[in-house]
Amino acid sequence: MTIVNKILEKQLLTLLKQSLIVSCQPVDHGPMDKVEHVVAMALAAVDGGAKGLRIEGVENVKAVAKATSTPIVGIIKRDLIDSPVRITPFIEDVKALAQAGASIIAFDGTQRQRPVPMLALLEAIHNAGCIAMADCADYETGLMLAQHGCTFIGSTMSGYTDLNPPPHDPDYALVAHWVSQGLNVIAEGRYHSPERAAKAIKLGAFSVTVGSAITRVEHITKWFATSITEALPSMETAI
Ligand SMILES: CC(=O)N[C@H](C=O)[C@@H](O)[C@H](O)[C@H](O)COP(=O)(O)O
Repeated sequence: MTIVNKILEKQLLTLLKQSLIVSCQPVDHGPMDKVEHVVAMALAAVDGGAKGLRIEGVENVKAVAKATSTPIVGIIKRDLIDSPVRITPFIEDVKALAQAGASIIAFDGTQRQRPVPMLALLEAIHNAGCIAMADCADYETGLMLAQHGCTFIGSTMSGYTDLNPPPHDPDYALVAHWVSQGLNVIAEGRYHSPERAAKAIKLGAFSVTVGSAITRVEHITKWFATSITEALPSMETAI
């Protein structure tokens, strides 16, 4: 890391400590999947108290960076034919996100077949003058990446690296394990309620990223609709 990276890291560590990051990622190809909606969600999230924004795609990052100075965790998601890795798989993605205005760049931090090694992405993020976040799924890889200078370690991918449906709860144990080793942990993945987010902070997480529960209208609506449907048979029994 250069002195420039170090200064930025210090600023971000101050700004984001024990705070909420809102991921503004609409459902792919859904009615909200438009740059103007992403910008509106981002500004609304900032009004509500978000201290950071997680934004997918170069055009979205550019537009959000123009609209607010709130730090952006930038990612690019790709569906590759020969790799299950989706989040910021290429060095070109890192460069494009940095140019678009992301100050933090997140990349897939899992031990799966991938086009570019994790440490090469980490180096590229620092070379682009940004700070890195690894979206991890397991303890050892997160620890290794932190030891190689990755500033933020996220639990983002826990529960999403095999074909099983993800568990109901967030991976609190993974967050606590990394915290016990002094890592800057971003709790992410299934923090669907204020109580869950608060629990992560109480466990020592550096910050919490919330996505679906704030910015995916389709998901939130489905939770309510399903809950109502599931309540119906028991209501009939009650009558
Ligand atoms: C696994 C994966 O690809 N996660 C993605 C990472 O950017 C997003 O789809 C999630 O919405 C984000 O991590 C926030 O999580 P949640 O939506 O559960 O609050």
